[in-house]
Amino acid sequence: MRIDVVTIFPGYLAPLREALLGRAIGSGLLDVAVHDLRDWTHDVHQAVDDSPYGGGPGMVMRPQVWGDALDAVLAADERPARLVVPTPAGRPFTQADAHAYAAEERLVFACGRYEGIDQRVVDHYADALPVDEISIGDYVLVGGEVAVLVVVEAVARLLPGVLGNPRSAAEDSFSDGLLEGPSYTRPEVWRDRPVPDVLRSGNHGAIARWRRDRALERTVARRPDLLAALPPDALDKKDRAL
Ligand SMILES: COC(=O)c1ccnc(N)c1
Repeated sequence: MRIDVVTIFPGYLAPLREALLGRAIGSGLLDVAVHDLRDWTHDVHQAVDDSPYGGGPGMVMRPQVWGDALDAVLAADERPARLVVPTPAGRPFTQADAHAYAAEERLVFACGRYEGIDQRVVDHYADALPVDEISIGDYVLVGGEVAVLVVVEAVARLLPGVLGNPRSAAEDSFSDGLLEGPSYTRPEVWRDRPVPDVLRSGNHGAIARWRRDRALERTVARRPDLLAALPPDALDKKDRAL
């Protein structure tokens, strides 16, 4: 998979080259190219924004600069790409999106700042390729770069060969529509708090049931919306008895 990121702060994307993602890049599972949007400005001030039509606070990123940048970046590789624009006004990014993106040959991220990117940029490219405006949560950031780090990590960890144990991705939160339950490791007792006996019983059926019950309890308590979204046959009789 190739990932391109266009931003006015390339340094913000440096963490992509650390740890797990750095190893994925080093092993050729992932190509990452970060581009400075200002490379496509032509004025002495390298202006990337301008005041909004209709008035209002803040500045809007100029369509000409984004058009020149995205034309150049998209043309740099023949693989079909999906353009992803992180924005607080976007559709919520979910684990299902992470799986869908992990199947893409190429993702191009446009990092907006200020009050966002002139809407005509998204409208223009949506005529030529898939464009997603996505949000990573109900809050506003200063720029889209941090959201790109979140999305790239959520996607890259799903690529075959990136995670040491592929079962980790198969069994993590949201994989079965529920939040993951609590986890424990040694010591057996820590500050007078023991590990639940069932987890040391060796009874794999009882352990699986216990884990499912704890996941259901946590989901009911913290994310009842996820339960409501489950398909009708997702919960068995034992689940409902909880
Ligand atoms: C500038 O981008 C944002 O503020 C942003 C992007 C994606 N998700 C959010 N919740 C905010």
